Amino acid sequence: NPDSETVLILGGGVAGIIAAKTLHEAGIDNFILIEARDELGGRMKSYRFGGKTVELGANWIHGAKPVSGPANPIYTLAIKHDVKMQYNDFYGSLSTFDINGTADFVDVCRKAFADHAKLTIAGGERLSRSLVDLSARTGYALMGSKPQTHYEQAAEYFHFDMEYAQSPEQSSWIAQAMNANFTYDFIGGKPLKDTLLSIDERGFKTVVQAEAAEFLQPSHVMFNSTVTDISYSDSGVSATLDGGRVIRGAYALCTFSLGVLQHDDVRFHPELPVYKQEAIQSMVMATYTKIFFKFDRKFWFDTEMGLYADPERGRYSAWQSLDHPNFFPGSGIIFVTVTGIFAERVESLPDSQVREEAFSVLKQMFPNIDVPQPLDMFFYRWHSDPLYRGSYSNWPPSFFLSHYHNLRANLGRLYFAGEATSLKFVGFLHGAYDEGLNIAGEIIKCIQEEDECAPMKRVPDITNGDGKSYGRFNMQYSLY
Ligand SMILES: Cc1cc2nc3c(=O)[nH]c(=O)nc-3n(C[C@H](O)[C@H](O)[C@H](O)COP(=O)(O)OP(=O)(O)OC[C@H]3O[C@@H](n4cnc5c(N)ncnc54)[C@H](O)[C@@H]3O)c2cc1C
Repeated sequence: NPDSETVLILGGGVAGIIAAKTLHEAGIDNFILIEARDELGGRMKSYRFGGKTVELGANWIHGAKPVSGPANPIYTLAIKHDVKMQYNDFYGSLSTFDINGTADFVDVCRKAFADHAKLTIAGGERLSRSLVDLSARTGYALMGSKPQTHYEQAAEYFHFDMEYAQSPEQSSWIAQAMNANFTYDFIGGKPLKDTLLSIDERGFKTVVQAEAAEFLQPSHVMFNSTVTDISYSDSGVSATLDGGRVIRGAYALCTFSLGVLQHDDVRFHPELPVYKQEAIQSMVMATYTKIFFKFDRKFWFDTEMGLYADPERGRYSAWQSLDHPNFFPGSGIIFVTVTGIFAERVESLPDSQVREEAFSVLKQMFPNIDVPQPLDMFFYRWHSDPLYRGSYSNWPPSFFLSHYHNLRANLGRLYFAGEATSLKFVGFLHGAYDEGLNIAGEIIKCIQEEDECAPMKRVPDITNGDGKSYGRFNMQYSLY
Protein backbone atom coordinates (compact mmCIF):
# COMPACT_ATOMS: atom_id res chain seq x y z
CA ASN A 1 0.00 0.00 0.00
CA PRO A 2 1.22 3.54 -0.70
CA ASP A 3 2.56 5.45 2.30
CA SER A 4 0.49 7.89 4.27
CA GLU A 5 1.79 10.93 2.34
CA THR A 6 0.39 9.71 -0.97
CA VAL A 7 -2.05 11.77 -3.03
CA LEU A 8 -4.73 9.58 -4.63
CA ILE A 9 -5.93 10.86 -7.99
CA LEU A 10 -9.25 9.22 -8.69
CA GLY A 11 -9.88 9.05 -12.46
CA GLY A 12 -7.54 9.24 -15.45
CA GLY A 13 -9.32 11.74 -17.70
CA VAL A 14 -8.01 15.20 -18.59
CA ALA A 15 -8.47 16.59 -15.06
CA GLY A 16 -6.71 13.63 -13.39
CA ILE A 17 -3.79 13.62 -15.82
CA ILE A 18 -3.23 17.38 -15.59
CA ALA A 19 -3.48 17.25 -11.80
CA ALA A 20 -0.82 14.48 -11.79
CA LYS A 21 1.40 16.56 -14.04
CA THR A 22 0.97 19.62 -11.81
CA LEU A 23 1.95 17.63 -8.70
CA HIS A 24 4.94 16.19 -10.54
CA GLU A 25 6.11 19.63 -11.61
CA ALA A 26 5.85 20.81 -7.99
CA GLY A 27 8.20 17.99 -6.99
CA ILE A 28 5.46 15.79 -5.55
CA ASP A 29 5.80 12.35 -7.06
CA ASN A 30 4.19 10.17 -4.44
CA PHE A 31 0.78 10.12 -6.08
CA ILE A 32 -1.20 7.24 -7.45
CA LEU A 33 -3.78 7.57 -10.21
CA ILE A 34 -6.64 5.07 -10.01
CA GLU A 35 -8.61 4.43 -13.22
CA ALA A 36 -11.42 1.95 -13.91
CA ARG A 37 -10.53 1.48 -17.57
CA ASP A 38 -7.37 0.10 -19.15
CA GLU A 39 -6.26 3.42 -20.62
CA LEU A 40 -6.09 7.13 -19.88
CA GLY A 41 -8.26 9.79 -21.51
CA GLY A 42 -11.73 9.35 -19.96
CA ARG A 43 -14.26 11.07 -22.20
CA MET A 44 -11.62 11.42 -24.93
CA LYS A 45 -12.59 8.07 -26.36
CA SER A 46 -11.71 6.95 -29.87
CA TYR A 47 -13.04 3.99 -31.79
CA ARG A 48 -12.11 2.20 -35.02
CA PHE A 49 -15.10 2.45 -37.32
CA GLY A 50 -15.36 1.86 -41.06
CA GLY A 51 -11.57 1.74 -41.36
CA LYS A 52 -11.08 5.14 -39.65
CA THR A 53 -10.60 6.43 -36.11
CA VAL A 54 -13.73 8.27 -35.03
CA GLU A 55 -14.29 10.07 -31.73
CA LEU A 56 -17.17 8.85 -29.58
CA GLY A 57 -16.54 11.61 -27.02
CA ALA A 58 -14.67 14.89 -27.32
CA ASN A 59 -13.62 15.71 -30.88
CA TRP A 60 -13.28 19.50 -31.15
CA ILE A 61 -10.95 22.07 -29.68
CA HIS A 62 -13.28 25.00 -29.13
CA GLY A 63 -11.70 28.44 -29.25
CA ALA A 64 -8.29 27.02 -30.14
CA LYS A 65 -6.27 30.20 -30.35
CA PRO A 66 -8.18 33.27 -29.21
CA VAL A 67 -6.61 36.52 -30.32
CA SER A 68 -7.74 38.05 -27.04
CA GLY A 69 -6.10 35.64 -24.64
CA PRO A 70 -3.89 32.61 -24.13
CA ALA A 71 -4.28 29.60 -26.44
CA ASN A 72 -6.61 26.82 -25.37
CA PRO A 73 -4.27 24.49 -23.39
CA ILE A 74 -5.67 21.47 -25.27
CA TYR A 75 -4.59 23.17 -28.50
CA THR A 76 -1.10 23.75 -27.07
CA LEU A 77 -0.83 20.05 -26.19
CA ALA A 78 -2.20 18.99 -29.58
CA ILE A 79 0.51 21.03 -31.33
CA LYS A 80 3.17 19.65 -28.99
CA HIS A 81 2.18 16.05 -29.71
CA ASP A 82 1.58 16.59 -33.40
CA VAL A 83 -2.10 15.67 -33.30
CA LYS A 84 -3.68 16.05 -36.72
CA MET A 85 -6.45 18.66 -36.70
CA GLN A 86 -8.61 20.39 -39.23
CA TYR A 87 -10.71 23.56 -39.04
CA ASN A 88 -14.39 22.62 -39.02
CA ASP A 89 -16.56 25.25 -40.67
CA PHE A 90 -19.54 24.19 -38.61
CA TYR A 91 -21.76 27.16 -39.42
CA GLY A 92 -20.39 28.29 -42.77
CA SER A 93 -20.27 25.03 -44.73
CA LEU A 94 -23.89 23.99 -44.38
CA SER A 95 -26.63 22.38 -46.50
CA THR A 96 -30.24 22.45 -45.31
CA PHE A 97 -33.11 19.96 -45.65
CA ASP A 98 -36.65 19.24 -44.54
CA ILE A 99 -38.97 16.24 -44.81
CA ASN A 100 -39.25 16.78 -48.58
CA GLY A 101 -35.53 16.97 -49.35
CA THR A 102 -33.40 20.03 -49.98
CA ALA A 103 -34.92 23.20 -48.49
CA ASP A 104 -32.91 26.37 -48.48
CA PHE A 105 -33.11 27.94 -45.05
CA VAL A 106 -29.47 29.00 -44.76
CA ASP A 107 -30.64 32.59 -44.14
CA VAL A 108 -32.66 31.41 -41.15
CA CYS A 109 -29.46 29.77 -39.86
CA ARG A 110 -27.53 33.02 -40.28
CA LYS A 111 -30.15 34.79 -38.21
CA ALA A 112 -29.92 32.07 -35.54
CA PHE A 113 -26.16 32.62 -35.45
CA ALA A 114 -26.68 36.36 -34.93
CA ASP A 115 -29.36 35.72 -32.28
CA HIS A 116 -27.00 33.42 -30.40
CA ALA A 117 -24.34 36.15 -30.46
CA LYS A 118 -26.88 38.69 -29.15
CA LEU A 119 -27.86 36.28 -26.37
CA THR A 120 -24.22 35.88 -25.38
CA ILE A 121 -23.51 39.60 -25.35
CA ALA A 122 -26.65 40.47 -23.38
CA GLY A 123 -25.99 37.59 -20.94
CA GLY A 124 -22.47 38.91 -20.39
CA GLU A 125 -23.90 42.35 -19.62
CA ARG A 126 -26.31 40.84 -17.10
CA LEU A 127 -23.39 39.07 -15.50
CA SER A 128 -21.28 42.21 -15.21
CA ARG A 129 -24.23 44.08 -13.66
CA SER A 130 -24.86 41.18 -11.22
CA LEU A 131 -28.42 40.78 -12.46
CA VAL A 132 -30.23 37.59 -11.51
CA ASP A 133 -29.85 34.57 -13.80
CA LEU A 134 -32.67 33.60 -16.17
CA SER A 135 -33.06 30.77 -18.66
CA ALA A 136 -31.52 31.14 -22.09
CA ARG A 137 -35.09 30.78 -23.41
CA THR A 138 -36.10 33.93 -21.52
CA GLY A 139 -32.96 35.59 -22.86
CA TYR A 140 -33.75 34.68 -26.44
CA ALA A 141 -37.31 35.98 -26.06
CA LEU A 142 -36.08 39.27 -24.57
CA MET A 143 -33.72 39.60 -27.55
CA GLY A 144 -36.74 39.17 -29.83
CA SER A 145 -35.85 35.64 -30.97
CA LYS A 146 -38.96 33.44 -30.79
CA PRO A 147 -38.58 30.47 -33.15
CA GLN A 148 -41.91 29.32 -34.56
CA THR A 149 -41.33 27.39 -37.74
CA HIS A 150 -39.53 24.05 -37.99
CA TYR A 151 -36.74 25.85 -39.83
CA GLU A 152 -36.29 28.44 -37.08
CA GLN A 153 -36.38 25.72 -34.45
CA ALA A 154 -33.82 23.57 -36.27
CA ALA A 155 -31.56 26.59 -36.73
CA GLU A 156 -31.76 27.50 -33.05
CA TYR A 157 -31.16 23.86 -32.10
CA PHE A 158 -28.04 23.80 -34.28
CA HIS A 159 -26.59 26.91 -32.62
CA PHE A 160 -27.63 26.24 -29.04
CA ASP A 161 -28.37 22.59 -28.17
CA MET A 162 -25.46 21.32 -30.24
CA GLU A 163 -23.18 23.20 -27.87
CA TYR A 164 -24.87 22.75 -24.48
CA ALA A 165 -26.58 19.38 -25.14
CA GLN A 166 -29.78 20.81 -23.68
CA SER A 167 -32.43 23.25 -24.80
CA PRO A 168 -32.49 27.00 -24.03
CA GLU A 169 -35.27 26.47 -21.45
CA GLN A 170 -33.04 24.00 -19.60
CA SER A 171 -29.96 26.22 -19.66
CA SER A 172 -28.70 29.17 -17.66
CA TRP A 173 -28.40 32.39 -19.63
CA ILE A 174 -25.47 33.68 -17.58
CA ALA A 175 -23.53 30.40 -17.71
CA GLN A 176 -24.03 30.27 -21.48
CA ALA A 177 -22.68 33.80 -21.79
CA MET A 178 -19.73 33.06 -19.54
CA ASN A 179 -18.85 29.87 -21.42
CA ALA A 180 -18.96 31.55 -24.81
CA ASN A 181 -17.23 34.76 -23.67
CA PHE A 182 -14.29 32.95 -22.12
CA THR A 183 -13.91 30.36 -24.90
CA TYR A 184 -14.45 32.24 -28.16
CA ASP A 185 -13.22 35.52 -29.50
CA PHE A 186 -15.80 38.16 -30.29
CA ILE A 187 -14.83 40.28 -33.22
CA GLY A 188 -17.22 43.01 -34.29
CA GLY A 189 -19.81 41.58 -31.88
CA LYS A 190 -19.70 38.20 -33.56
CA PRO A 191 -18.12 35.14 -32.01
CA LEU A 192 -15.29 33.78 -34.13
CA LYS A 193 -15.85 30.06 -34.13
CA ASP A 194 -12.27 28.98 -33.91
CA THR A 195 -13.05 25.28 -33.82
CA LEU A 196 -10.69 22.47 -34.78
CA LEU A 197 -11.66 18.84 -35.31
CA SER A 198 -9.17 16.10 -34.45
CA ILE A 199 -8.73 13.67 -37.34
CA ASP A 200 -5.72 11.87 -35.90
CA GLU A 201 -5.61 8.13 -36.55
CA ARG A 202 -4.12 7.61 -33.05
CA GLY A 203 -7.23 9.22 -31.59
CA PHE A 204 -7.75 12.66 -30.05
CA LYS A 205 -6.84 11.09 -26.66
CA THR A 206 -3.20 11.21 -27.85
CA VAL A 207 -3.23 14.80 -26.60
CA VAL A 208 -3.26 13.62 -22.98
CA GLN A 209 -1.84 10.11 -23.36
CA ALA A 210 1.37 11.42 -24.96
CA GLU A 211 1.60 14.13 -22.31
CA ALA A 212 1.18 11.56 -19.51
CA ALA A 213 3.86 9.34 -21.06
CA GLU A 214 6.40 12.10 -20.36
CA PHE A 215 6.12 11.95 -16.59
CA LEU A 216 3.94 9.02 -15.43
CA GLN A 217 5.79 5.94 -14.23
CA PRO A 218 3.98 2.57 -14.31
CA SER A 219 4.06 2.61 -10.48
CA HIS A 220 1.98 5.84 -10.55
CA VAL A 221 -1.06 4.25 -12.19
CA MET A 222 -3.54 1.54 -11.31
CA PHE A 223 -5.63 0.57 -14.34
CA ASN A 224 -8.73 -1.68 -14.29
CA SER A 225 -9.42 -0.46 -10.76
CA THR A 226 -12.97 0.69 -10.10
CA VAL A 227 -13.50 2.70 -6.92
CA THR A 228 -16.69 1.78 -5.05
CA ASP A 229 -16.24 3.70 -1.76
CA ILE A 230 -14.37 6.80 -0.63
CA SER A 231 -13.76 7.48 3.08
CA TYR A 232 -12.53 10.91 4.01
CA SER A 233 -11.53 12.91 7.08
CA ASP A 234 -9.22 15.73 8.08
CA SER A 235 -6.36 13.26 8.43
CA GLY A 236 -6.62 11.24 5.20
CA VAL A 237 -8.66 9.57 2.50
CA SER A 238 -9.04 5.94 1.48
CA ALA A 239 -10.52 4.46 -1.68
CA THR A 240 -12.02 0.96 -1.71
CA LEU A 241 -11.83 -0.87 -4.99
CA ASP A 242 -14.28 -3.30 -6.49
CA GLY A 243 -13.07 -6.54 -4.88
CA GLY A 244 -12.37 -4.96 -1.51
CA ARG A 245 -8.79 -3.70 -1.70
CA VAL A 246 -8.31 -0.44 0.17
CA ILE A 247 -5.84 2.20 -1.03
CA ARG A 248 -4.92 4.85 1.53
CA GLY A 249 -3.64 8.34 0.93
CA ALA A 250 -3.05 11.56 2.79
CA TYR A 251 -5.12 13.47 0.19
CA ALA A 252 -7.39 12.52 -2.69
CA LEU A 253 -8.65 14.31 -5.76
CA CYS A 254 -11.93 12.91 -7.09
CA THR A 255 -12.32 13.64 -10.83
CA PHE A 256 -15.24 11.32 -11.49
CA SER A 257 -17.92 12.91 -13.64
CA LEU A 258 -20.85 14.82 -12.19
CA GLY A 259 -23.06 11.97 -13.47
CA VAL A 260 -21.12 9.41 -11.43
CA LEU A 261 -21.53 11.53 -8.29
CA GLN A 262 -25.24 12.06 -9.00
CA HIS A 263 -25.99 8.36 -9.38
CA ASP A 264 -24.27 7.10 -6.22
CA ASP A 265 -21.96 4.90 -8.30
CA VAL A 266 -19.41 5.71 -5.62
CA ARG A 267 -20.41 5.77 -1.93
CA PHE A 268 -18.91 8.36 0.41
CA HIS A 269 -18.14 7.82 4.11
CA PRO A 270 -19.31 9.82 5.91
CA GLU A 271 -22.21 10.69 3.60
CA LEU A 272 -21.63 13.94 1.71
CA PRO A 273 -22.96 17.00 3.57
CA VAL A 274 -26.36 18.24 2.49
CA TYR A 275 -24.94 21.38 0.83
CA LYS A 276 -22.63 19.22 -1.31
CA GLN A 277 -25.46 16.90 -2.30
CA GLU A 278 -27.64 19.89 -3.21
CA ALA A 279 -24.88 21.23 -5.47
CA ILE A 280 -24.29 17.86 -7.13
CA GLN A 281 -27.98 17.31 -7.82
CA SER A 282 -28.52 20.91 -8.99
CA MET A 283 -26.07 20.80 -11.91
CA VAL A 284 -27.19 18.74 -14.91
CA MET A 285 -25.27 15.96 -16.63
CA ALA A 286 -26.47 16.30 -20.21
CA THR A 287 -26.18 13.73 -22.98
CA TYR A 288 -24.72 14.26 -26.45
CA THR A 289 -24.66 11.23 -28.72
CA LYS A 290 -23.03 10.81 -32.13
CA ILE A 291 -24.47 8.07 -34.31
CA PHE A 292 -21.98 6.96 -36.97
CA PHE A 293 -22.94 5.39 -40.29
CA LYS A 294 -20.71 3.74 -42.87
CA PHE A 295 -21.98 3.49 -46.47
CA ASP A 296 -20.36 1.91 -49.50
CA ARG A 297 -20.31 5.35 -51.12
CA LYS A 298 -21.05 8.98 -50.39
CA PHE A 299 -24.46 10.06 -51.68
CA TRP A 300 -25.01 13.15 -49.51
CA PHE A 301 -24.14 16.88 -49.43
CA ASP A 302 -20.68 18.24 -50.29
CA THR A 303 -20.63 20.72 -47.40
CA GLU A 304 -19.20 19.77 -44.01
CA MET A 305 -22.54 19.97 -42.22
CA GLY A 306 -26.15 19.16 -43.08
CA LEU A 307 -29.09 20.48 -41.08
CA TYR A 308 -32.44 18.71 -41.30
CA ALA A 309 -35.61 20.45 -40.01
CA ASP A 310 -37.92 17.80 -38.59
CA PRO A 311 -41.35 18.71 -37.22
CA GLU A 312 -39.98 17.48 -33.87
CA ARG A 313 -37.25 19.88 -32.68
CA GLY A 314 -33.85 18.15 -32.57
CA ARG A 315 -34.92 14.85 -34.13
CA TYR A 316 -31.86 13.56 -36.08
CA SER A 317 -31.22 17.14 -37.22
CA ALA A 318 -27.47 17.72 -37.18
CA TRP A 319 -25.48 15.70 -39.72
CA GLN A 320 -21.76 15.91 -40.29
CA SER A 321 -19.92 14.46 -43.23
CA LEU A 322 -16.55 12.87 -42.55
CA ASP A 323 -16.37 11.87 -46.22
CA HIS A 324 -15.18 15.36 -47.08
CA PRO A 325 -11.86 16.50 -48.61
CA ASN A 326 -10.91 18.07 -45.25
CA PHE A 327 -11.62 15.01 -43.11
CA PHE A 328 -11.73 11.38 -44.35
CA PRO A 329 -12.38 11.58 -48.11
CA GLY A 330 -13.60 8.33 -49.62
CA SER A 331 -14.51 6.92 -46.19
CA GLY A 332 -18.30 6.70 -46.71
CA ILE A 333 -18.74 7.89 -43.09
CA ILE A 334 -21.38 10.36 -41.90
CA PHE A 335 -22.72 10.91 -38.39
CA VAL A 336 -25.76 12.50 -36.82
CA THR A 337 -25.74 14.02 -33.35
CA VAL A 338 -28.65 13.93 -30.92
CA THR A 339 -28.79 15.69 -27.56
CA GLY A 340 -30.65 16.01 -24.27
CA ILE A 341 -33.79 14.00 -23.62
CA PHE A 342 -33.86 12.83 -27.23
CA ALA A 343 -30.35 11.36 -26.81
CA GLU A 344 -31.46 9.56 -23.64
CA ARG A 345 -34.41 8.16 -25.58
CA VAL A 346 -32.09 6.99 -28.37
CA GLU A 347 -29.86 5.25 -25.83
CA SER A 348 -32.80 3.30 -24.46
CA LEU A 349 -33.72 1.91 -27.88
CA PRO A 350 -32.23 -1.16 -29.54
CA ASP A 351 -29.57 -0.35 -32.18
CA SER A 352 -31.82 -1.67 -34.93
CA GLN A 353 -34.55 0.89 -34.17
CA VAL A 354 -32.12 3.81 -34.04
CA ARG A 355 -30.62 2.67 -37.32
CA GLU A 356 -34.08 2.48 -38.91
CA GLU A 357 -35.22 5.89 -37.60
CA ALA A 358 -32.08 7.73 -38.70
CA PHE A 359 -32.02 5.90 -42.02
CA SER A 360 -35.59 7.00 -42.76
CA VAL A 361 -34.55 10.61 -42.09
CA LEU A 362 -31.75 10.23 -44.66
CA LYS A 363 -34.32 8.93 -47.14
CA GLN A 364 -36.44 12.04 -46.51
CA MET A 365 -33.43 14.30 -46.97
CA PHE A 366 -32.58 12.62 -50.30
CA PRO A 367 -35.93 11.68 -51.92
CA ASN A 368 -34.43 11.48 -55.41
CA ILE A 369 -31.64 9.10 -54.49
CA ASP A 370 -31.82 5.39 -53.97
CA VAL A 371 -30.24 5.62 -50.51
CA PRO A 372 -28.20 2.45 -49.94
CA GLN A 373 -28.45 0.46 -46.71
CA PRO A 374 -25.64 1.36 -44.30
CA LEU A 375 -22.83 -1.19 -44.03
CA ASP A 376 -22.35 -0.40 -40.37
CA MET A 377 -23.66 1.80 -37.56
CA PHE A 378 -22.32 2.61 -34.08
CA PHE A 379 -23.06 4.88 -31.16
CA TYR A 380 -21.88 4.97 -27.55
CA ARG A 381 -24.34 4.95 -24.64
CA TRP A 382 -22.80 7.65 -22.40
CA HIS A 383 -25.87 8.14 -20.25
CA SER A 384 -26.06 4.50 -19.13
CA ASP A 385 -22.31 3.97 -18.63
CA PRO A 386 -21.67 3.93 -14.83
CA LEU A 387 -18.26 5.55 -15.44
CA TYR A 388 -19.86 8.70 -16.93
CA ARG A 389 -23.72 8.79 -16.73
CA GLY A 390 -23.90 11.39 -19.47
CA SER A 391 -21.60 13.43 -21.69
CA TYR A 392 -20.88 16.74 -19.97
CA SER A 393 -22.37 19.19 -17.51
CA ASN A 394 -24.80 21.91 -18.37
CA TRP A 395 -25.61 24.69 -15.94
CA PRO A 396 -29.39 25.06 -15.41
CA PRO A 397 -31.02 28.40 -14.49
CA SER A 398 -31.60 27.13 -10.93
CA PHE A 399 -27.89 26.63 -10.28
CA PHE A 400 -26.47 29.56 -8.29
CA LEU A 401 -22.88 30.73 -7.99
CA SER A 402 -22.93 29.40 -4.42
CA HIS A 403 -23.80 25.94 -5.78
CA TYR A 404 -20.71 26.17 -7.92
CA HIS A 405 -18.55 26.88 -4.86
CA ASN A 406 -20.17 23.99 -3.01
CA LEU A 407 -19.67 21.58 -5.93
CA ARG A 408 -16.00 22.47 -6.00
CA ALA A 409 -15.23 22.76 -2.28
CA ASN A 410 -12.97 20.21 -0.60
CA LEU A 411 -14.15 18.06 2.31
CA GLY A 412 -11.18 17.81 4.63
CA ARG A 413 -8.51 16.14 2.54
CA LEU A 414 -10.85 15.11 -0.24
CA TYR A 415 -10.82 17.48 -3.24
CA PHE A 416 -12.97 17.58 -6.39
CA ALA A 417 -12.08 18.57 -9.98
CA GLY A 418 -13.31 18.04 -13.52
CA GLU A 419 -15.17 19.84 -16.27
CA ALA A 420 -18.17 20.27 -13.95
CA THR A 421 -16.23 22.36 -11.41
CA SER A 422 -15.01 24.88 -13.98
CA LEU A 423 -16.72 28.27 -13.77
CA LYS A 424 -15.49 29.69 -17.05
CA PHE A 425 -15.39 26.57 -19.20
CA VAL A 426 -17.95 24.16 -17.79
CA GLY A 427 -18.41 21.09 -20.01
CA PHE A 428 -15.25 21.57 -22.09
CA LEU A 429 -11.93 19.73 -22.25
CA HIS A 430 -10.17 22.96 -21.37
CA GLY A 431 -12.46 23.27 -18.31
CA ALA A 432 -11.27 19.84 -17.13
CA TYR A 433 -7.67 20.90 -17.82
CA ASP A 434 -8.03 24.17 -15.93
CA GLU A 435 -9.56 22.50 -12.90
CA GLY A 436 -6.95 19.69 -12.82
CA LEU A 437 -4.38 22.47 -12.63
CA ASN A 438 -6.24 24.68 -10.12
CA ILE A 439 -7.22 22.00 -7.64
CA ALA A 440 -3.83 20.30 -7.75
CA GLY A 441 -2.58 23.79 -6.84
CA GLU A 442 -4.82 23.76 -3.73
CA ILE A 443 -3.43 20.36 -2.70
CA ILE A 444 0.15 21.52 -3.27
CA LYS A 445 -0.44 24.58 -1.07
CA CYS A 446 -1.80 22.30 1.60
CA ILE A 447 1.16 19.92 1.44
CA GLN A 448 3.91 22.47 1.15
CA GLU A 449 2.59 25.30 3.31
CA GLU A 450 0.86 24.05 6.44
CA ASP A 451 -0.89 27.36 7.12
CA GLU A 452 -2.22 27.50 3.53
CA CYS A 453 -4.40 24.48 4.15
CA ALA A 454 -7.56 26.55 4.52
CA PRO A 455 -10.87 25.04 3.40
CA MET A 456 -12.02 26.20 -0.04
CA LYS A 457 -14.99 28.55 -0.24
CA ARG A 458 -18.39 26.98 0.49
CA VAL A 459 -21.87 28.30 1.34
CA PRO A 460 -23.63 25.93 3.75
CA ASP A 461 -27.08 27.53 3.30
CA ILE A 462 -27.92 29.14 0.00
CA THR A 463 -30.66 31.67 0.72
CA ASN A 464 -32.78 33.96 -1.38
CA GLY A 465 -30.82 37.12 -2.04
CA ASP A 466 -31.76 40.68 -2.88
CA GLY A 467 -35.34 41.13 -3.92
CA LYS A 468 -36.01 37.45 -3.48
CA SER A 469 -36.54 37.31 0.26
CA TYR A 470 -40.10 36.19 0.74
CA GLY A 471 -40.30 37.05 4.43
CA ARG A 472 -41.27 34.44 7.02
CA PHE A 473 -44.37 32.34 6.49
CA ASN A 474 -45.87 29.64 8.61
CA MET A 475 -46.20 26.74 6.22
CA GLN A 476 -49.36 24.68 6.44
CA TYR A 477 -47.41 21.50 5.71
CA SER A 478 -44.33 21.04 7.81
CA LEU A 479 -41.66 18.38 8.17
CA TYR A 480 -41.29 19.11 11.87
C1 LIG B 1 -19.94 12.77 -26.66
C2 LIG B 1 -19.07 13.86 -26.08
C3 LIG B 1 -18.62 14.90 -26.87
C4 LIG B 1 -17.80 15.89 -26.35
N1 LIG B 1 -17.29 16.84 -27.17
C5 LIG B 1 -16.38 17.72 -26.70
C6 LIG B 1 -15.66 18.54 -27.59
O1 LIG B 1 -15.77 18.40 -28.79
N2 LIG B 1 -14.80 19.48 -27.06
C7 LIG B 1 -14.62 19.62 -25.72
O2 LIG B 1 -13.87 20.51 -25.29
N3 LIG B 1 -15.26 18.79 -24.84
C8 LIG B 1 -16.10 17.83 -25.31
N4 LIG B 1 -16.68 16.93 -24.47
C9 LIG B 1 -16.45 17.08 -23.02
C10 LIG B 1 -15.07 16.54 -22.58
O3 LIG B 1 -14.91 15.26 -23.10
C11 LIG B 1 -15.03 16.52 -21.07
O4 LIG B 1 -15.26 17.82 -20.58
C12 LIG B 1 -13.69 16.06 -20.49
O5 LIG B 1 -13.16 14.97 -21.19
C13 LIG B 1 -13.91 15.69 -19.02
O6 LIG B 1 -12.69 15.32 -18.41
P1 LIG B 1 -12.69 14.96 -16.85
O7 LIG B 1 -11.29 14.62 -16.51
O8 LIG B 1 -13.37 16.03 -16.09
O9 LIG B 1 -13.65 13.68 -16.71
P2 LIG B 1 -13.53 12.20 -17.33
O10 LIG B 1 -12.95 12.24 -18.68
O11 LIG B 1 -14.88 11.60 -17.18
O12 LIG B 1 -12.50 11.48 -16.38
C14 LIG B 1 -12.89 10.75 -15.23
C15 LIG B 1 -12.24 9.39 -15.25
O13 LIG B 1 -12.70 8.66 -14.11
C16 LIG B 1 -12.91 7.31 -14.49
N5 LIG B 1 -13.88 6.75 -13.54
C17 LIG B 1 -15.20 7.02 -13.42
N6 LIG B 1 -15.74 6.34 -12.39
C18 LIG B 1 -14.74 5.62 -11.85
C19 LIG B 1 -14.68 4.72 -10.73
N7 LIG B 1 -15.76 4.42 -9.99
N8 LIG B 1 -13.48 4.15 -10.43
C20 LIG B 1 -12.36 4.43 -11.17
N9 LIG B 1 -12.37 5.27 -12.23
C21 LIG B 1 -13.57 5.86 -12.57
C22 LIG B 1 -13.42 7.37 -15.90
O14 LIG B 1 -13.18 6.17 -16.60
C23 LIG B 1 -12.60 8.54 -16.47
O15 LIG B 1 -11.41 8.09 -17.08
C24 LIG B 1 -17.46 15.87 -24.97
C25 LIG B 1 -17.89 14.82 -24.16
C26 LIG B 1 -18.66 13.80 -24.72
C27 LIG B 1 -19.04 12.63 -23.86
